[in-house]
Amino acid sequence: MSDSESERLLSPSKWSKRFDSIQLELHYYNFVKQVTEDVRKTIKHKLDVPYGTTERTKYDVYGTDLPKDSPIFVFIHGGYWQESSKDLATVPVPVFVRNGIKVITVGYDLCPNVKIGDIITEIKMAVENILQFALNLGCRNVWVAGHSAGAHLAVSLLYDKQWLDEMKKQEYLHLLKGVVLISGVYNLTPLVDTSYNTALKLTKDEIETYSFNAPDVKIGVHIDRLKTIVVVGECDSPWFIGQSRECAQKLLTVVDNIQYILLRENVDHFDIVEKLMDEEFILTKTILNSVFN
Ligand SMILES: N[C@@H](CC(=O)c1ccccc1NC=O)C(=O)O
Repeated sequence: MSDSESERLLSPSKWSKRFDSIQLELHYYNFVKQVTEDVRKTIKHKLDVPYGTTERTKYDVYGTDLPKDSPIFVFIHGGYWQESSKDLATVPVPVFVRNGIKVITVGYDLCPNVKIGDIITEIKMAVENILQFALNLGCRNVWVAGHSAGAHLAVSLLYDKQWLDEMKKQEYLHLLKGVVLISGVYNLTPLVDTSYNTALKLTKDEIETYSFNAPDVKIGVHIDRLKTIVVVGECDSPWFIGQSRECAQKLLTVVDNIQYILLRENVDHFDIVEKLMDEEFILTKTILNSVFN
């Protein structure tokens, strides 16, 4: 595969039917920025709860006026571990809060300032902190979702036996009821042939350790009753679609309840998130239904 082919397959903005690549990224970032502006004017929230020691290891909680034991939906943003932020990850907030679910958007450090392994450690800290927060509130229904690179970070939790054992020991694990993996990247190998690797500087070891759909990836522990949703849009690149399918197959080794959805109607890598503003969007309905059933 030539460099330009890898670059194209790994650049979701080049596969949308809505705009060209540059316009689409501009549109997406304007859209999510506007949502955050509106959400922070209209929905009760608490910003910048620290879970680590750095500027970016903070999370925001939306729907702070909902009952203490309301379900919590944690959202981890994407951007190839090197762009975007929690401040651009509020799209699920309006519909989810309206339906009685608090939303937490997680910030994390970005490459090249840190390595992918450091980000995974941060996400584990964040989720542990959030599970403790949930337990204190009497909430027993926590969901963790991620988009794109954020889905990679979310799934990394499910293959980490040591972390899962620790969460079990602390009596947190049973609070985690579901995981939603939206248009994820799960195999890091082809990234080395793309411009994304300038910031990531992936080593062979990192690729092996953090590629979660490789057939020989260490099998995690079985997580009883955890629901998982793996979803991708038909206008994502064929590489991304293949990634999700492989991820779903691989996940069957650690969870019982898995739903794989290929969204039709020209859904692409970006409006798969934008449409979470729409209560009638099939993914919104699927998540809401799964959280409450
Ligand atoms: N330059 C990339 C941008 C990208 O992949 C992206 C942007 C925002 C949120 C998620 C993304 N993808 C993976 O994490 C593209 O061409 O689509």
